[in-house]
Amino acid sequence: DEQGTVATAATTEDTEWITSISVGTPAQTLPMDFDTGSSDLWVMGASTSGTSGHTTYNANTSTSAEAMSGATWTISYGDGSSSSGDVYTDVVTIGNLTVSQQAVEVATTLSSEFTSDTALSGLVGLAMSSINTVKPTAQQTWFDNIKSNLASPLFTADLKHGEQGSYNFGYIDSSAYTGSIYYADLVTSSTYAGFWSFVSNGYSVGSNTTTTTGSTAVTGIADTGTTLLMLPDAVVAAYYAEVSSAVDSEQEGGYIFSCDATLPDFTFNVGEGSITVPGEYLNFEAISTGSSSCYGGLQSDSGIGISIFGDVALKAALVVFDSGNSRLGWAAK
Ligand SMILES: COc1ccc(CN)cc1O
Repeated sequence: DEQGTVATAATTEDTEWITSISVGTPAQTLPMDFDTGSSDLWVMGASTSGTSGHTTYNANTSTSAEAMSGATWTISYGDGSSSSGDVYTDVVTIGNLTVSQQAVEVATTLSSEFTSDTALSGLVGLAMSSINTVKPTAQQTWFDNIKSNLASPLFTADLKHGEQGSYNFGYIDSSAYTGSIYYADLVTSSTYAGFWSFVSNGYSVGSNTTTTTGSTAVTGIADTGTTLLMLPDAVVAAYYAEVSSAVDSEQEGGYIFSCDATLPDFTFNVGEGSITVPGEYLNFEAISTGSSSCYGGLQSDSGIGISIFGDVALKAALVVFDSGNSRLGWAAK
């Protein structure tokens, strides 16, 4: 009945959260982006081009690494980034919890978003193993491999603005949240199968409450690997209608506003309760250094196909990824 916890910390501007894992024997420590929106654990390889400045994984120096012959993988993400390569199995330890034969996908090709992001060595996919990209045989995520050893088949994400957060496996830290955990069942329809998906049937902008049921309800995914909160046009327009300086900028690819604007809170329903994202979390960053125009943390999901509750929303809550009960829990903190 194991339990584990591992620290996580944001890079500048809360763009992504980096968490250290150990791979191989002797252990190679790698800074990774835990991504509940995908299901491949991949790492930059020591001989991969474009990895200068990065910490990389070398299967050749790990006595426990074994090549998975004939296996390959290729993945592309919502932001247009991508990577691909071949597959090993090796020992992977996260927060003192060890999977002895974890599929470790080694990148041999990397898009520029990754070669330029020297903070990370790869991603740990924590969505459902059904969307793992390894061929000819899809591989299990680290969480699915460790799950049966855990006290409870769940993990939590506690991302924080401006301080260290944590991922816990196998237990819910009752001191990490206030009030109740509100649960919503995972959505199983084909578009959302494979993701930590839920339906939110209402939202508030500041103190103005809108109930969205039926076709106007928001179905989205909890995605630690996406920086922003990406919601339907109607919701986003209703939000920025309350920000007098806001414009939807073609040039900047989304809503911008005056950096000194006072932004309303954004509240979304989950099950019997709701989560409030403080207005200040919805000012993501200046559109360029020193600019007085700022880019919104809430943007439109048009073109993505699903709504995404990314880090801007997740860092306002303790989020419970409850595999055992096929549900997602959100609590204030
Ligand atoms: C370029 O960096 C990333 C690209 C894609 C993901 C997954 N949504 C995570 C990242 O950190």
